[in-house]
Amino acid sequence: MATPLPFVQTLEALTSFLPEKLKKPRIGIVCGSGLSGLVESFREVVIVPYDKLPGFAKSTVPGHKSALAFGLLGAGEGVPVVAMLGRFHPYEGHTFPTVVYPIRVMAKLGVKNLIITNASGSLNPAIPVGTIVVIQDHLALPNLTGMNPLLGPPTSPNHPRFLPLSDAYSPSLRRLAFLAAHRLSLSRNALAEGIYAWVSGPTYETPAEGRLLRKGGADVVGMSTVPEVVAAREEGLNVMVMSLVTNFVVIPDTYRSIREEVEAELAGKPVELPVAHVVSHDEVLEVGREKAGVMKKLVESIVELIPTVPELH
Ligand SMILES: O=P(O)(O)O[C@@H]1C[C@H](O)[C@@H](CO)O1
Ligand code: HPA
Repeated sequence: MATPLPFVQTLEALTSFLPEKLKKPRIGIVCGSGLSGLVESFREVVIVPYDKLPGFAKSTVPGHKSALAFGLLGAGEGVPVVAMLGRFHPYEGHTFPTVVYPIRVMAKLGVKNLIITNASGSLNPAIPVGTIVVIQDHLALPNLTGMNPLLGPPTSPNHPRFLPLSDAYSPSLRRLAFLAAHRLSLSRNALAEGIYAWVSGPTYETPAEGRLLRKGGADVVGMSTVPEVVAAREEGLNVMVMSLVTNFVVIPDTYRSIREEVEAELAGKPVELPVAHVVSHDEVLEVGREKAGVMKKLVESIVELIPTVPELH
């Protein structure tokens, strides 16, 4: 029997920390690796550490804090929003109910629209490092092979047993990303559209794995987000995802042949060894820092635009 989730206690704790005007955020934001600086645009901020909230775990990944930030975002009076400064990944050892617990809490607070950000590796040569990819769809091998976040008894009797995901990424919200980019006079290349492959991590992909995902139609790959999207859709939220490309996944057309190198060496021919790029989380965080400003402006602009779209109310 699964342990019941402590929603009542979490909501009571939150109520005790928040002033009236921040108690009912309408928009939720998830800050990806190195992107917690999104909160710098918030006004009247209240930061609630995860360790003050029953049911919340601690994020153990560098570049992820462990707190919810409540505040007002955007011009004029501002829109009440809540942001996760740090997320939970299954590879940290967190269970799926824990990974998606903050999303379910956001839904219970009244959030209707969720903007998720993450860092990812590019599988598509036309999508360079630094691009922000507005996600159209996902390819989640774990979901198809027994690591689906909704395995087990439903969290609520109101949730459908069989959740459709053909419309997971809201066209209305995605539209706002491109309108916001236009408002901010970003170059056309700053934003792309594409498909996110979710892998469990914590290993980065081998070239063969990268090639498989690319052949399967994915443009970028990452280790988060999909469980959050699935839970958010189950909770009835509109979802959009912006993925910051922090590195290329190495997918060579051919492998270097060690046999040929040895044969050349034995024949006394000079051998030039290729220098392969090896991805690191430091590199991921560095690109996150470089692009945090653009991501922050985009999120703020999208938040300002959401109230103008009737179907997002
Ligand atoms: O939490 P996100 O998806 O933004 O972070 C990515 C995936 C891994 O957690 C980490 C790998 O560098 O960055
Ligand atoms: N692979 C998986 N997750 C990632 C990557 C990557 O190359 N870059 C950032 N997160």
